[in-house]
Amino acid sequence: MKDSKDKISISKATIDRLPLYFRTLRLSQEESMEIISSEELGQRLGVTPEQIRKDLASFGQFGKKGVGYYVSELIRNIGEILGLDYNWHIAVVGVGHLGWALANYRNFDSLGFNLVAMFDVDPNKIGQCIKGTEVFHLDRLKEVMEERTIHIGIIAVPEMYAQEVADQLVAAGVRGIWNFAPRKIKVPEAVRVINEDLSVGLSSLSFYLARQTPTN
Ligand SMILES: NC(=O)c1ccc[n+]([C@@H]2O[C@H](COP(=O)([O-])OP(=O)(O)OC[C@H]3O[C@@H](n4cnc5c(N)ncnc54)[C@H](O)[C@@H]3O)[C@@H](O)[C@H]2O)c1
Repeated sequence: MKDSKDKISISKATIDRLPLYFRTLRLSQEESMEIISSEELGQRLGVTPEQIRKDLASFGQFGKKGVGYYVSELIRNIGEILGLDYNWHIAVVGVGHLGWALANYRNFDSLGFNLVAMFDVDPNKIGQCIKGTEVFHLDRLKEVMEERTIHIGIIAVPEMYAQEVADQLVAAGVRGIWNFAPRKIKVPEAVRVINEDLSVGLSSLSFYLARQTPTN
């Protein structure tokens, strides 16, 4: 396998498809599949086999011609490419409707994401626990983040506080931010931000539905 962690020339579209391959392979493994062809993987994902072969070839030589991919080996390889072999420490800031749901989401653990702290400003929430992880007051963010070596911060606070929370996360040494607030945040170049805007997905769906002949 090429040293994919240092590669920056791979297209975003390829990188965005890798988690889909990873998830589908894990489901295939649950179905006791040991080998999968690019045709079968493609069918399950709605991606052409050529695209899958091309995407994977960006990272190295996987699978055997005429046989297919060994499912567990490919899961391990893609997991390494995605950095999922690392034990990431994550923190949620804003334990409201969304923050609470994210903190309760069990699949993060199985991907190697460890929720190690949560932060809020609401006195009623401080000291509460989700799956054994405590909610701290925002004032303690830097101290707790440094003590627990938190790599990723999830922003789930109201929009108007998103930037100040981002600044605090950056000052505490966070390496990546998953921002759910519908506001672009500014961070130094070294910090990666993924903005998650659920309304974008819904609006795209609306675009397609609006062009279909109504059925009722
Ligand atoms: N609820 C959803 O389905 C959803 C979906 C997509 C995006 N979002 C976005 O996620 C964010 C949170 O949404 P929500 O519905 O969970 O809101 P919410 O009001 O239920 O929760 C917000 C939480 O943030 C806390 N908070 C406020 N200021 C804070 C600060 N400075 N530091 C730390 N905590 C602070 C509040 O005490 C509260 O617990 C919003 O920006 C919203 O637009 C929500």
